[in-house]
Amino acid sequence: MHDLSVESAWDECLDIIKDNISYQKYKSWFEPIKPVSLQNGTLTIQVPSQFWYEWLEEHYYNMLRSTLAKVLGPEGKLEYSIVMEKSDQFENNRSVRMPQRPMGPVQPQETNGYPESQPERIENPFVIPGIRKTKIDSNLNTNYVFERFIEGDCNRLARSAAMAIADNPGSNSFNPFFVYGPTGLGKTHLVQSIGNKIKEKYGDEKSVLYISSEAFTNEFVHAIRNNRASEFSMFYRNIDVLMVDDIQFFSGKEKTQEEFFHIFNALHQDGKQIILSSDRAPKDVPDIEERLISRFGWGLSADLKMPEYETRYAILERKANDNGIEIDPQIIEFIAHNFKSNVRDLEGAIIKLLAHASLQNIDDIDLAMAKRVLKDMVKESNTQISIESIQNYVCDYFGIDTNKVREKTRKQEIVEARQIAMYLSKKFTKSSLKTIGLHFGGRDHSTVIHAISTVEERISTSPKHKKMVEELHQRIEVASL
Ligand SMILES: Nc1ncnc2c1ncn2[C@@H]1O[C@H](COP(=O)(O)OP(=O)(O)OP(=O)(O)O)[C@@H](O)[C@H]1O
Repeated sequence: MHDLSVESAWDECLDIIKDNISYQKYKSWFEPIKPVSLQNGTLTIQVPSQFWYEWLEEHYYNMLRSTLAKVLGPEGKLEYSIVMEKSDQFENNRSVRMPQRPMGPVQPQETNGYPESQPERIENPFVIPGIRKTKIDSNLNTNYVFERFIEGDCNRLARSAAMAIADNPGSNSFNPFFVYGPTGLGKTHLVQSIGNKIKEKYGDEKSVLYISSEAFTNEFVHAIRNNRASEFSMFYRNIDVLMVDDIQFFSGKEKTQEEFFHIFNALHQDGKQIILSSDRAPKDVPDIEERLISRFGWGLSADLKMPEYETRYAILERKANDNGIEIDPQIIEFIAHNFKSNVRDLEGAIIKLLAHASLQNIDDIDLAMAKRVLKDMVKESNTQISIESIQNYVCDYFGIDTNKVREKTRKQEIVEARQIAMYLSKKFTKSSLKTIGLHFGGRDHSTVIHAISTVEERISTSPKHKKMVEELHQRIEVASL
């Protein structure tokens, strides 16, 4: 072995490594490593996390071993020093020195310097603490199980596919499984039921993660800010069952989409299960890259519809039962007949009734009381109008094609129609500014705020505008009665 400084030894190693792996992998995994020391044939390198160390050992052990042998000779050894740089998500700034694993000839049955006792545990840098391959917090609500998800015509396909996936995650033709439908119809419940079932069946054998697309985006932004994009990516690539809820929030977020695209490919290629949900069918999610949309369609897409009367009745019975109460069938009929917009509202009706009864110390809820208490909710529930119909009314009024308000065009008449439709969407629906923006070609909430204040200002300064908006208001109001 010739006399080498630590830097030149590591540089020589890097030259060999570079020739053996892709540039991207080299940049992600080897460039950030710092050489620390070279003593008695042992090269110590500094890596930023335990996960990093494990990744190198798992994926590059053989390559590192032969590289070390070439640069340092057959007795050359590699030692890792894990130094985690401080970031606001870490509780402490800790430095852990890994027990060494010799890089010389390895006897397969020996542990060869692997730690006898576990190294000190290091917090995962991302939101979910405790990631170590299969041991992650899955983020699941244990109430969302198949047993509590009532079956009906409205959800039969989606529910059966979900159950098949839970039985055999990854090894089925429903990969990805894409479940979609309007708000409050049970997407999250169904998706999480798959996760809970897999946990029940496989325990820690399979790592399962449920995350909303918003949380995914936030984590990704945080990871980039802290130079941890590679770790972020590796974290997700290590998951066996990945569930991403409300994927429509990826609209317009190009970098997040790109990252998700790579994670998707890696997981899919490895036969890992991917489950996605959205408020609309894959092809209708706006501002999502074509290559992602086409991947969303690789497996099975199934929609959830509003449950028909009998299913609504069964859901109400079940919810009352879960709450440990008995409700007069007449009241259940009344609610099932009158709440037709989504399951969340059905639940809301039961909760309101119970709260009322308990506040007034009433043991027996009768139909008259139920009608009285739920009067406002019934009206609201039945008069809900969708953003799409508002867009139709407004565009009809202006004589323009409805698609135009969802496109990017900045033509004056389209901009005006779009702003009024946004304003009326806020007035007539319970949708958040974010959701409204999404329906208008994936615009963000500040655009919606701007639209609303522009319309308000015009109403107060121009009688012509005031009349126009009032007319539209009236048309929509009449239509929703
Ligand atoms: N078929 C069903 N059986 C029993 N409960 C249901 C059913 N469908 C929906 N629910 C209940 O309705 C509520 C709303 O469902 P969930 O949150 O899953 O809707 P979602 O489609 O994900 O809504 P969003 O798009 O707003 O996130 C939950 O409490 C869920 O348990």
